[in-house]
Amino acid sequence: MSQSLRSKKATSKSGDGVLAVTPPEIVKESDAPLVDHEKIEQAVRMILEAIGENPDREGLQDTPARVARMYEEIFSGLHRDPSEVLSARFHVDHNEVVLVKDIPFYSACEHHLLPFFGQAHVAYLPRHGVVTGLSKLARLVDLVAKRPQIQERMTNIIADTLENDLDAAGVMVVIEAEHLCMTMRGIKKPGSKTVTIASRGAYEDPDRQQEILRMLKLG
Ligand SMILES: Nc1nc2c(ncn2[C@@H]2O[C@H](COP(=O)(O)OP(=O)(O)OP(=O)(O)O)[C@@H](O)[C@H]2O)c(=O)[nH]1
Ligand SMILES: [Zn+2]
Repeated sequence: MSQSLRSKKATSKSGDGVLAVTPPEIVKESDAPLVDHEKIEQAVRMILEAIGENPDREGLQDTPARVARMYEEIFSGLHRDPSEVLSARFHVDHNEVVLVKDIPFYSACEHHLLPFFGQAHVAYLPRHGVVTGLSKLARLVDLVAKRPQIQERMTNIIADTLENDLDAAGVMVVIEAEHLCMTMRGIKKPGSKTVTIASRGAYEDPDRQQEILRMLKLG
């Protein structure tokens, strides 16, 4: 299965013979499904056998197919480019911070494939009064969350996308999450939370960081 996306540049000839170049579009490498359901089903069947279960018993017969559909849903962000969600731009002449806080998310830790979940807080400082839609910040969090990963990488990808694609003058992303691999198994510390921060541009300044942390009541 190929996860890669490539950029295709379309060209066409107009009436006067001038070659026009249309904007690049993201196309799939092939028409094969992005998630291989058959492979997941075989794997889940093998795991059930390996733990001593009978995958043919009534309650488990449909489980491999259910898990395949679930993986397609919860890992759907693997095959998408985060910058696609920042398409809405408005010029509002607002150059102060925009913060959307308490965005709930569910992701999966890449070490154990168990959920980690919590709240993301996304702040940015517009450049030249250009902002994006508020919902797009939550869409960005959702897209990036739907991948197997570690929390630090999730935090950094969200910050980098806002800095590079929105051309924000500053970005600060704070994520607070509970990792089930730390609470329901292993070290078993229910209630423990992991906080990660990624700051870019103007928010690399500690005073500005404090401003956001105060708004989040974390400072
Ligand atoms: N830095 C970081 N670590 C994570 C994240 N999610 C899970 N982990 C850690 O990944 C580590 C994997 O450690 P290993 O020793 O390879 O695996 P393990 O034997 O299952 O470890 P334990 O969880 O300590 O039982 C654990 O310490 C997890 O707590 C994350 O988002 N960021
Ligand atoms: Zn884990």
